[in-house]
Amino acid sequence: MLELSGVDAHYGATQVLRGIDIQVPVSSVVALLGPNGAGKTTLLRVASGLLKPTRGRMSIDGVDVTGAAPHQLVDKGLCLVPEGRGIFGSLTVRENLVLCSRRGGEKEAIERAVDAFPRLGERLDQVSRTMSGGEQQMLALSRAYIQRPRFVLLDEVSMGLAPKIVDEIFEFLARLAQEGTALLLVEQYVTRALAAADYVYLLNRGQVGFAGEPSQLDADALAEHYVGAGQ
Ligand SMILES: Nc1ncnc2c1ncn2[C@@H]1O[C@H](COP(=O)(O)OP(=O)(O)OP(=O)(O)O)[C@@H](O)[C@H]1O
Repeated sequence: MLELSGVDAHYGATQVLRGIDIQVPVSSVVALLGPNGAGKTTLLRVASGLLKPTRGRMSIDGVDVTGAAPHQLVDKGLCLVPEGRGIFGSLTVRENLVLCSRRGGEKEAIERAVDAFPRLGERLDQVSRTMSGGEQQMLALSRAYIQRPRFVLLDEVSMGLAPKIVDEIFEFLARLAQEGTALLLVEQYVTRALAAADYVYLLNRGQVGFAGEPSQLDADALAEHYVGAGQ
């Protein structure tokens, strides 16, 4: 389990997260929702070690990892798929996959990626920035997948993609969770996130405003969190 307790985070003097308590159990899909500027991306940055919390604690399976560097968290099985995807646009699909595979494991890594998203198999030698947005997102997800992570943090994976592609991506995420990976999903597409999630946190102005199962969150409560955010 990945756990953040009592986490505060700042950018300079500005406090962005306040007393965040979040748990991401193994094999679960946890959705992190909330209006623009609520602090969702910042929370993923803290959880992946890119931003140090100013207060609070983070642990993986009960082991304290507060303040650990990103590569140390990667070693512990954590993987971030950032907004904007984090792929190397000037490299081919194959090169992008090889770069995140183990030495000697390149062939297996490519096979695993193509198994997850067959259409990548038709595009292995294509320069990745020339692919469609959906294909680039598939490449980003398969880069995470071939590393067999235990926890995947996903920032807005459905952003700007056609509904059919989003379906395919959410099917893949469900499969990832079934295989035992825990997912922390930041998503603007609320309905889809709620359909996929076992547990939901709603962030509002840097605080957790709601934590519970999707079925506990009715339309009124959702509207209150989004509209009441004072944007
Ligand atoms: N590098 C930064 N320096 C200073 N302030 C920042 C920085 N990054 C984000 N912020 C501020 O922190 C707050 C939270 O931003 P964050 O990106 O975490 O929100 P979010 O919930 O992910 O929003 P969105 O849904 O719009 O992506 C915002 O007020 C934002 O302006």
